[in-house]
Amino acid sequence: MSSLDPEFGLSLDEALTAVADNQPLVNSVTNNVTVNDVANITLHWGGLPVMSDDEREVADMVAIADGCLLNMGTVSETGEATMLAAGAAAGDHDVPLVVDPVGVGATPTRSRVAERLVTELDVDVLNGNYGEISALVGENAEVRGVESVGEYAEIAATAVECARQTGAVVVASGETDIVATEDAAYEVHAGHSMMGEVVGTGCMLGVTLAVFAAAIDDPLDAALAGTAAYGLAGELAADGVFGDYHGPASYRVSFLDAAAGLAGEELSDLSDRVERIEVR
Ligand SMILES: Nc1ncnc2c1ncn2[C@@H]1O[C@H](COP(=O)(O)OP(=O)(O)O)[C@@H](O)[C@H]1O
Ligand SMILES: Cc1ncsc1CCOP(=O)(O)O
Ligand SMILES: [Mg+2]
Repeated sequence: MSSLDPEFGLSLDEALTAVADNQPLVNSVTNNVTVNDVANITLHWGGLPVMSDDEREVADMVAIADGCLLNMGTVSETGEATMLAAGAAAGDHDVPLVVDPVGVGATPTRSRVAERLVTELDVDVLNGNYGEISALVGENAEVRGVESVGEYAEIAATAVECARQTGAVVVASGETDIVATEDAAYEVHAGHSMMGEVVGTGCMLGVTLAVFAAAIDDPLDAALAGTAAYGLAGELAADGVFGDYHGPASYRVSFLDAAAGLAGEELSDLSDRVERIEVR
């Protein structure tokens, strides 16, 4: 058992086992840039992917799902309505909901859509890069397209503020991932710089959080374990454990293989990777 926090309820191995045992069906309403990677990593963790994104059907699919991801990477007008319908169905059926407000702050449209998602829906976990999370709470942020640019020295406090404003567990991704609730913040020390060289690693983190939240009751436990597992997969891939790579394209393949094979590896205890930090 992790010595992390009294209320912290499970080890990394227990989290991976819960996913494999539950084989959660996760519906992703997501962007057309990384949709195939999002589907595949859902399967690699032990979940079942479905990408139902038509307004005529999505509420019925979410009703029978165990988890739901809304990723606004290429949000269209119909996509906005579909995400809201999917999120409302998740609330109606107590299906854990993860939102990735991709590119929020880059354009007024993205900021408006993101605001609707986090205010009109009951979001369990919110994941974005440092710039996106900062933009969401109205702080200075530079999001160029969908990439976070600039320095965010106070990102932990920003993530806590975001959790307070939205009621969600917030995962602010970057060189060091921050997981925050309205009254606690953790640094997750796992990952590798190669992950920042691949388009889709934020999107795949979002669906990873949806898979873990679908299999683990407490959203904070799910977010900490999912974020740590994800980073460890990134590290093992970078260490060549899942094959040599010669650049970001071949690294991406090793990373996907690492997610699929992580449960078979000797893993460090969560308390070695997750550190509670004080936030003013
Ligand atoms: N320099 C880095 N060092 C370690 N991990 C990183 C680095 N950059 C990104 N990551 C990891 O890659 C994943 C995606 O993060 P990020 O690039 O911030 O998201 P996005 O792709 O949405 O901008 C996260 O798990 C994050 O921890
Ligand atoms: C490049 C791009 N444009 C719209 S969605 C998308 C993919 C974003 O993926 P990630 O957030 O994982 O970098
Ligand atoms: Mg992203």
